[in-house]
Amino acid sequence: MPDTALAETAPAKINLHLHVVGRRADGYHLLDSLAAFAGAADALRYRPGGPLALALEGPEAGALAAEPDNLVLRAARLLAEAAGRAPGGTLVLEKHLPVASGIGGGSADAAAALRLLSRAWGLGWETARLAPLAARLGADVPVCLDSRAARMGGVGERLSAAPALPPAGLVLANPRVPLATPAVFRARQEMRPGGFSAEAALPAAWADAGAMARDLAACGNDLEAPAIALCPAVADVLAALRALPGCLLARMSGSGATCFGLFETPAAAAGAARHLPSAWWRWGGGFTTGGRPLYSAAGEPAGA
Ligand SMILES: C[C@@](CO)(OP(=O)(O)O)[C@H](O)COP(=O)(O)OP(=O)(O)OC[C@H]1O[C@@H](n2ccc(N)nc2=O)[C@H](O)[C@@H]1O
Ligand SMILES: Nc1ncnc2c1ncn2[C@@H]1O[C@H](COP(=O)(O)OP(=O)(O)O)[C@@H](O)[C@H]1O
Repeated sequence: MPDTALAETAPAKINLHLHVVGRRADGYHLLDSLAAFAGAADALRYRPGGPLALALEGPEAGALAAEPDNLVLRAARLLAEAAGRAPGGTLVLEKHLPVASGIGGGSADAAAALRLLSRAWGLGWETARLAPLAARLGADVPVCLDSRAARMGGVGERLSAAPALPPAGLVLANPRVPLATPAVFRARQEMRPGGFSAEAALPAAWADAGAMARDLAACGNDLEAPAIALCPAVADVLAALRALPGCLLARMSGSGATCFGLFETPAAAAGAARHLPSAWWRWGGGFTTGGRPLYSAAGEPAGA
């Protein structure tokens, strides 16, 4: 049994909508996005002793074998430097989330490393103290620190309250084509130079998945069309999700190529995911907050 004090989950981030609302002088894009977290996750463990090292395992580990500077190690070095200590110990990353796929797996791993090492090294640093380090590691890392649904502004670092999520299910599907985030932002710039969207209008809470899907349908993901131009398989994934019985809304997450479908309950989503092509990466379940399920498989509040 792993020592849970030395283990963390790194849940997938889903951008339920993503509007590009402007561009900074340095080229980074200003975003308005509702980010939520799924039950699909990587796992990170820590073994003290020895110099800093990373061991990779799990079904998606192969995609990272050639990665020269894993985000988990960058997070460890940055935290050690900020804390004025030497980095050390072995991080074991169990990789389940497809790499470069718009669900922030690397960002979630980096945030998990900050949380885990803050405990393991006896620093006890909370989110507020880790946030500036997170922002230096990537635009998506701050929201992954707490891994709870949040509205993202700025380039991703400005976080505010999200609408309360209803019992809803989520199918994730990826055609197994990696998409590099900078290439997708560049393609958007070429397709819509200077064209920006307004911020989305969202309520404080949704009573059910149907109401959530109706409001989200009035928003979009501004990176979806450029991602399809670079990777036409995204359109196939969206069509397959929309054809699943019970799918209320289908959209791409982040810069792709992973797409999500929204369902009434986690159980409905888990059942629907099995109908997608087995050559794709696919997952069905529910939303999580801080790594714990929000609702049971049948859609009852978790813990009720
Ligand atoms: C698009 C989003 C939406 O949540 O998700 P993913 O598709 O990566 O999951 C994020 O903004 C990605 O965040 P992250 O993957 O951490 O990006 P970073 O490493 O900071 O930046 C990678 C590159 O993406 C572009 N970039 C990123 C964020 C942003 N707000 N504007 C940008 O233009 C820049 O070209 C930057 O060099
Ligand atoms: N632990 C990690 N997991 C995934 N990608 C990583 C990791 N460390 C470094 N990377 C690099 O970060 C890039 C973006 O990864 P990822 O977070 O999976 O993309 P996205 O945010 O689009 O889902 C990858 O192409 C990879 O080169």
